[in-house]
Amino acid sequence: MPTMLTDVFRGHPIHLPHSHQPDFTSLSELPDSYTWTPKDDPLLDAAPSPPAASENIPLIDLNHPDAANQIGSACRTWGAFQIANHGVPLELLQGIEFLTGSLFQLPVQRKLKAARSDTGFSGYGVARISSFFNKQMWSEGFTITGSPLNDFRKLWPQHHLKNYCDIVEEYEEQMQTLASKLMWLSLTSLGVSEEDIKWATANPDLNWAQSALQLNHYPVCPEPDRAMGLAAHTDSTLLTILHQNNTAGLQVFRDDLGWVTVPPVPGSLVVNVGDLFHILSNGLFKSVLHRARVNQTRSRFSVAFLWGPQSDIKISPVPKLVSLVESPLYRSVTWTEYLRTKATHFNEALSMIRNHIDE
Ligand SMILES: C=C1C[C@]23C[C@@]1(O)CC[C@H]2[C@@]12CCC[C@@](C)(C(=O)O1)[C@H]2[C@@H]3C(=O)O
Ligand SMILES: O=C(O)CCC(=O)C(=O)O
Ligand SMILES: [Fe+2]
Repeated sequence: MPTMLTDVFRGHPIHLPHSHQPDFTSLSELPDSYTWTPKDDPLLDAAPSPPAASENIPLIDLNHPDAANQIGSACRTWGAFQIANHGVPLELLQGIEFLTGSLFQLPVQRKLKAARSDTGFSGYGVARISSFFNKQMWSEGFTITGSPLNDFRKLWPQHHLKNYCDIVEEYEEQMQTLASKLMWLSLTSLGVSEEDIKWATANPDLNWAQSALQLNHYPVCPEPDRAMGLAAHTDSTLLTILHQNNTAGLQVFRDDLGWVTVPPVPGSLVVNVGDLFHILSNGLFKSVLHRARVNQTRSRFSVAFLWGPQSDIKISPVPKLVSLVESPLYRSVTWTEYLRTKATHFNEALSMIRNHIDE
């Protein structure tokens, strides 16, 4: 039996130093523990000079006949793109947004009843990456994998549960199908076919994949320019599909441009390449560094669908993408191994599994 995501941190506790949420609404000034300076994050103010405001991640119409190549190109240059005509019903996007809003609106004491434990995977808490930073992030999160029933029971009375669980399950199903489609479109653009990756059948059955949902809330902030919603990170996934409400905050990093804000486009979804897809593509696809900023007047919600392979699957560069004269850039790794490496080494995780070729 492969390790399920629920068991990834069992025996590998992640102790978060500031796991107590303040009541954000009661703070009219930014406390020092939430004030970020370039000392806390060297890329904090990285910006282009002069600003190249017109550059942005592409918005790709999945019905376009050239969608595969457009996606491939976005994965190579940005590691991120937005999609329209993705087939996920608008009511479902509205449903998951409503659920997310209702969850974070609950009193802190209620949310803490479903707090994520040090060895647990699901539940309420601060961002898992908090322990790598001296300052606290202006956000709260809720992680779900599989059925949310056990956690939702701690939050809501019986009569809400079926409706909320149905929304999550339907959302997970739709996202699975979409994620697989996107993976195959991008691989096709590299000339990689099902023959080349036996474990990742394009079959919609998808029992080789698993996923988590990360609900994020970034409350209104008295001094947004000095606060950080979610610090710069890459995702450990193959792909992440993000729904954001109609409030900007997500930014992606490009070496030549600095931080670029991803504008919310109603009804569209943001997709980003994660570390495992970077490995699989032998470094051709960029695992994009991203972060979330906060806002002085509008609270922001996002729902990240984090998608990867079952834990007995070893991910390594597709042989077709490795030149005959060179070794693969990375050694093979399972998602479980990678999540644990990431939990202890954070943004160094990728370089830790890189093959270093002796000269
Ligand atoms: C499957 C996972 C990816 C994730 C860690 C997690 O166990 C569940 C939450 C995910 C998330 C979301 C916010 C950013 C991130 C780096 C984090 O701390 O928790 C990602 C993790 C990841 O992709 O490594
Ligand atoms: O809220 C956002 O825009 C980003 C969320 C994110 O990066 C994550 O959950 O991994
Ligand atoms: Fe992320």
